[in-house]
Amino acid sequence: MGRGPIEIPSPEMYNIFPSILHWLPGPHHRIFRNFAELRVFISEQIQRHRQTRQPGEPRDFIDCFLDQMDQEQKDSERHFQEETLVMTTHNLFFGGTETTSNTLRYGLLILLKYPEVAAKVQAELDAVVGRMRAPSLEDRGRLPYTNAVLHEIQRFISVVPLGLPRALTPDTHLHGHFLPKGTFVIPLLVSAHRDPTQFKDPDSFNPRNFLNNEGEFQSNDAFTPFALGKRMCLGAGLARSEIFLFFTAILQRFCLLPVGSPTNLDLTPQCTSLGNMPPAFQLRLVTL
Ligand code: HEM
Repeated sequence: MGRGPIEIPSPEMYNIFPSILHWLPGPHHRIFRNFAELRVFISEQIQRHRQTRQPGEPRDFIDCFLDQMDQEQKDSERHFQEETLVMTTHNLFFGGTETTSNTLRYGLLILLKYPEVAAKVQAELDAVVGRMRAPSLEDRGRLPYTNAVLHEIQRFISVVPLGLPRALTPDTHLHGHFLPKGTFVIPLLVSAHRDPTQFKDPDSFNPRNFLNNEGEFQSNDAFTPFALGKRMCLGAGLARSEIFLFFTAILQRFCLLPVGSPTNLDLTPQCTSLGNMPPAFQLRLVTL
């Protein structure tokens, strides 16, 4: 058999045949081992919190959850249980690390490929923030070009191309199709980001997608890297702040230089299913 999907199982294969893949040998077992290790780590942290907490005086998410568990102790239909605490803590770790770090790595690669964009961001940072202090979140509104570049990076890479699976609560009609209650729906966020009716030349990287003719920042309803609605990304605000602060802090102080010619840099993602990851690349940072 060649290098087909059975030999190198992809996330799609796992979605379709979850139990079979547990039995097949292959590199995909590493993710299960890593998950099990993370689970042990989280259980140990919960134990440590139990030993050191003051009920009613939460220090963090785990303490808040334990407080809620105490309050629900006598409730026969309680939702705040140990297993839920382990998994929600796990989700915060998992959802909050790879997503943001992949966006940063991908963004740096894009700026290597388009040095003229990086130079314009640096000129704006120099004019608005200067070099005597670090950029802060209050500066975001005064940095329209930088803000547009960061939005365009998120649109262009669609680091999470699909939203999480959701189930319909009522029967629904959508564009002439009947979808009964309970139907699983997986929104294709990437399709909104590459919609030519919403973005000019959507397969190219162009910060003008988020600027009006006067050079002011302009949002777009089709920009949905964090999905939409009540269950949209819980960490969207934190992620946006992290992305802004990391990029601006780096670009304020360093010039990004590729190893080799920028024209040879390939922006094709390494994995397109659960997450778009940038290909491996080398980067030189030279003090400005
Ligand atoms: C660039 C960074 C990030 C991106 C692109 C991103 C994207 C997403 C997307 C698309 C969803 C699915 C929402 C849906 O289908 O309705 C999601 C869910 C979620 N994200 Fe993020 N995320 C990012 C960073 C973070 C961070 C920093 C955290 C937490 C510290 C986080 C925590 C979560 C959680 C807990 C959910 C599940 C929400 C729920 O089901 O109610 N994410 N994220």
